[in-house]
Amino acid sequence: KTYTVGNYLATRFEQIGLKHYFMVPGDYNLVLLDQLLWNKNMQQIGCCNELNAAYAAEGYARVNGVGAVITTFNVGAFSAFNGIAGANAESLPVIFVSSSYNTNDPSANHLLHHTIGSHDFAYQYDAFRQVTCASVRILHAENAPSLIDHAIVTALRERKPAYIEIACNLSDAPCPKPAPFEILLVSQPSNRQALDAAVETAAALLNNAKKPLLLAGVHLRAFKAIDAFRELAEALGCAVAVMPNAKGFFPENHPQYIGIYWGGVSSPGCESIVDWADMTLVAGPMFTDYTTVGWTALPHREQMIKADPRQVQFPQADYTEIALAEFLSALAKQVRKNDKTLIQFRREVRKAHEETEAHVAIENAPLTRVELCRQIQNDIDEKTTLLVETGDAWFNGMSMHLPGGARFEIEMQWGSIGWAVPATFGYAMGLERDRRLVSLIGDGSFQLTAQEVANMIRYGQHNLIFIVNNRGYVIESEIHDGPYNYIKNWDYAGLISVFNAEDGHGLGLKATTGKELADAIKKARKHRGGPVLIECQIAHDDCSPQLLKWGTKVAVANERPPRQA
Ligand SMILES: C/C(NCc1cnc(C)nc1N)=C(/S)[C@H](O)COP(=O)(O)OP(=O)(O)O
Repeated sequence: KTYTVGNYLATRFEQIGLKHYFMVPGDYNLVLLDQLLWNKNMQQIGCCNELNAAYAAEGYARVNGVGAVITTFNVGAFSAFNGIAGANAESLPVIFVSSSYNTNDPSANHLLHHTIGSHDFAYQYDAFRQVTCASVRILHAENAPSLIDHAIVTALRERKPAYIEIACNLSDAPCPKPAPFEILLVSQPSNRQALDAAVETAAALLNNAKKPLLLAGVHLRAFKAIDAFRELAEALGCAVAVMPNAKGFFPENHPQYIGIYWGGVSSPGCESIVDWADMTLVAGPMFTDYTTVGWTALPHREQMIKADPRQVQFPQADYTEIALAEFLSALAKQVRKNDKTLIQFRREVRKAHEETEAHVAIENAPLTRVELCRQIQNDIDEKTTLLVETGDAWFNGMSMHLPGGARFEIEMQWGSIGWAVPATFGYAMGLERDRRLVSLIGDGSFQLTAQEVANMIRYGQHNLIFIVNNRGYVIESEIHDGPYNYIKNWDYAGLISVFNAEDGHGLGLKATTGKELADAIKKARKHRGGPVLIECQIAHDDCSPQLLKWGTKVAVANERPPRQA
């Protein structure tokens, strides 16, 4: 059998570890979808729209390492754009494939449907070049192998999305058989001299420090440095804090763990220890207005070693061409034990998350945020991934304790509401059979992409989704309120019967009191074969104290007046 361009792509998809890929059909991509179905080792998953398909591929990449989404030209692609740019922000390799026009059309001076009606057919490619690490257009079948391989290999190396545009009349064009994929996977080792020099400098700084501390950053997972970071932590024996979007990248039941460092909304006792340290090695951070709480929580450069994916920054020097995992694990062999920061933490807080156990609410009292969080905390076990949407869910999830083995997913860098439902769908598609997914989503965010719950029913995913119905956009209200922060209320639990009248594998429950919530969680735990939505009704102004504190500081940062010329 001769290969086709579509078969080539399907073979590469399987070789990079895809068992599923997401799509919405369109006349430009139907033949390509057939060519992909040729590979029976992968499942083609339809989504309600291309934005959801892109978010699903992003969620899938979180659990599977890489994701893929196929759309039709323009109308599909531009809907997916937000999800692909988000994958870039989150450092997730999502392969985005858009079918495009027939190669005979430009020379025939044709105008085409699904375009803005001009003779320029490159503007989609130009747009996606801005948000991907590699973007290619396949306009001749003989170029397909090298272009497809370039896009995929670059995405895997850079941990960023890549763009592949395939002319619709080339999807089944003959194409050489793919070479073995392994020969393409060139890792990027460090420059040996730079690595040695950086390790020597870092070891001297840490060994001469009186109060060294480690801080985990968001890029640890993307650049496969979680184990190396733990190796360094256990060699140094110091206190270990994590930044909010790195929650779960260092075990929260580890004896050296001291909590989330997030400025004024850090875990109890954590901020003072991080501020007290005289040398902090921060691994893979992104210091932004949100993670530094409006620039109020940024370690000083003269007391910081900032280890990024490909470079290490010291108080007086920058070393480049250094792979993060190699640097951390080489450094682990050169540091001496110093647990002063951990001892000091223990003087204040014996163990991270030792916060006062929230008291059980009066059974029939109106449900509160504190009671909701208390019950979700009790529902999280070592097999659970807790996925939180942008909203007060960030703060509610952040303060929950992860038992050993539990995982946490957040989209803090991109922060696009509506991400969580399709990301839950995509994440669950790639999740190990014996694990469970619990999502915490506000009513406002839920309204953007709610329809993807229907596909959770279609594929029998037993996800548990807590919809926190506080009647509107409370994060926005706390940052700066106005009439625009209030929305039409839905019967969220009732959606399940709308989505699955015929098969009944979903379950929609409402909780307005602590008792109703406890009963709903019990039912959810027993439910099989489909998702469970629990609509938790709480008061509009019942938000976390962390949100109030954080929102005020972020609002101040937003409202800085233009610098006077
Ligand atoms: C509107 C917006 N952000 C602005 C925004 C608007 N559009 C997109 C795509 N992404 C965004 N972050 C946000 S955080 C809402 O408060 C979310 O409301 P909800 O889901 O109900 O959560 P909370 O009530 O806990 O805030």
